[in-house]
Amino acid sequence: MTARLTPDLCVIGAGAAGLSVAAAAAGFGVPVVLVERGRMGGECLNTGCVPSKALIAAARHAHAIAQAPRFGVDCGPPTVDWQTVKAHLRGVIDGIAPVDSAARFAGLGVTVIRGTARFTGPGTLRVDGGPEIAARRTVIATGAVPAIPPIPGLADAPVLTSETVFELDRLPAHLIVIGAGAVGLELGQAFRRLGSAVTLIEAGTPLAGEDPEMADVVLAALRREGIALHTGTTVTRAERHRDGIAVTLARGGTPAGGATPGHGGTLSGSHLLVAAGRRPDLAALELDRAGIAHGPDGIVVDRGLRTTNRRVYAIGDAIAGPRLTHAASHQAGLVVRSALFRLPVRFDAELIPRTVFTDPELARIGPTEVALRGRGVGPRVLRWPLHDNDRARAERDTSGHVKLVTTRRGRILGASMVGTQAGELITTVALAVRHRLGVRDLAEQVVPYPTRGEIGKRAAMTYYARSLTSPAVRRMIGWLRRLG
Ligand SMILES: Cc1cc2nc3c(=O)[nH]c(=O)nc-3n(C[C@H](O)[C@H](O)[C@H](O)COP(=O)(O)OP(=O)(O)OC[C@H]3O[C@@H](n4cnc5c(N)ncnc54)[C@H](O)[C@@H]3O)c2cc1C
Ligand SMILES: NC(=O)c1ccc[n+]([C@@H]2O[C@H](COP(=O)([O-])OP(=O)(O)OC[C@H]3O[C@@H](n4cnc5c(N)ncnc54)[C@H](O)[C@@H]3O)[C@@H](O)[C@H]2O)c1
Repeated sequence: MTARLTPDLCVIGAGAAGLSVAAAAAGFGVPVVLVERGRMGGECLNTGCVPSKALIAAARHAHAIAQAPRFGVDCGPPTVDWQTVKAHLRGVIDGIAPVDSAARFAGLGVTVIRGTARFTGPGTLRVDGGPEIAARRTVIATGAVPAIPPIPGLADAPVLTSETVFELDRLPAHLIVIGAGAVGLELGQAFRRLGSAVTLIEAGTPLAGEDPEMADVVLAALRREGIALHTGTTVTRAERHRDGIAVTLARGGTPAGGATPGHGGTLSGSHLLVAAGRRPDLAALELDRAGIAHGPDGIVVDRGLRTTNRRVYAIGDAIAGPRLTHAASHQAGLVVRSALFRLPVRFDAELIPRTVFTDPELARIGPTEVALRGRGVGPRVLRWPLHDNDRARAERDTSGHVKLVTTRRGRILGASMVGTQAGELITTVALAVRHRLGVRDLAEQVVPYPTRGEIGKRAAMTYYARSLTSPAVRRMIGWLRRLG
């Protein structure tokens, strides 16, 4: 291997963020070096979005079978073969893996180097045992790892994280989950539907950044399915137990409205999953040698995603902000525009839609009503419930609603949706928010009947409800009637 490489672009990390930068830059014919120390595809493909959504799909089938008698279809209680579920997960990952593979990227003209990258100076880095790389621009896309809270005994206990839970030998009899964020809720519901008992322990409020009114719909659904949810509760000790693991609980903080109150005592389970957030793992990069500032929440970047070293960008889970695959690939596009075309770019986290893939799903774009009120903005709030949607009624699946937040003049600032396929439905509103459209644009859409997509339009139409009964409008109609 050459002792020194001088590409235009060096990308560290071949996850969603790094692969998107490398593919786009290579597409423009730019010399790119891509360094990856682990599996190509990073977290999303191997231990994140892909296996979790494949697991959720399996669980949805089990749930549908259990619900089928309501529709006059009965094939008995579902049985779950965990090894076949795992084979399904593996099959989905293997099907997508070629798109993220070193072979594909080599074919695109990217030089892929396997190993750990570390900076040796402001403009240079080295891959262990490999060449020195002096790139015109560098993009750090090194992701994050599961955060393990400093709970006494946890380090010595058999703990699962998102990196290991999909490899379990058997379905957990009782899965205890620390953390009721996206990972805890999605995986908790999936394992419950596949037959495990599930207990979620949340120190604060589940889905804290979401609209509480929407989050409550999700949490109520999970409880109805038999998940035990302890909020405002912390784990003070964890230890190996004869048949699994035991945790000591303590009240801490205030339980969220409607939640089971936090309680003390101990709880035993067959498995313990830690889903308490993620933290960037930056030690190996030796960022200080390159003058790149960083903190506990990641590498410090400006709105254009540049680090404190102007020739180095950082994107994806390695920086603070929405830690989502589509946020990472959007940031990748911005960096390519900035690094290759020297165009000014600005990352706006509020334009990133997000979906929690529970059933019902919770999806959002833009700020919540609570966040807007906290900024002193008094938005108009427009709602439409799924129980007034004919498709949802036909499917006997009417839990949830849409909530649009607009300016007084009707410009759409954001939306939250809870219900089946909310993640699909949010895309229309995301387009509206991005292009600063108004309720009129949504209200004038022609939407196929019967679809759940009608709820966005119906919510937007409520903006005009008052004008239907306004005396001025009535007078105008009366006046026009006289014209014949
Ligand atoms: C269970 C779970 C489910 C999820 N579901 C969703 C979802 O449905 N939708 C969604 O949008 N997001 C989801 N996410 C989040 C999503 O997976 C991440 O936001 C995304 O994968 C981050 O991509 P990244 O490229 O920034 O980081 P990563 O994918 O972590 O890639 C970073 C890569 O850098 C490599 N690396 C690190 N340090 C070095 C070094 N010094 N030298 C060389 N290589 C290095 C690592 O090996 C890794 O491969 C989920 C996460 C989890 C855990
Ligand atoms: N659908 C999706 O887009 C999706 C799905 C899964 C994960 N993700 C991403 O992956 C990342 C990790 O997800 P996550 O759910 O692990 O993190 P998270 O930050 O979303 O949630 C972690 C939860 O754990 C709680 N917690 C932290 N320490 C605790 C402790 N000691 N005891 C009890 N509770 C504790 C927090 O209060 C929080 O509610 C997030 O950035 C998320 O956006 C996204």
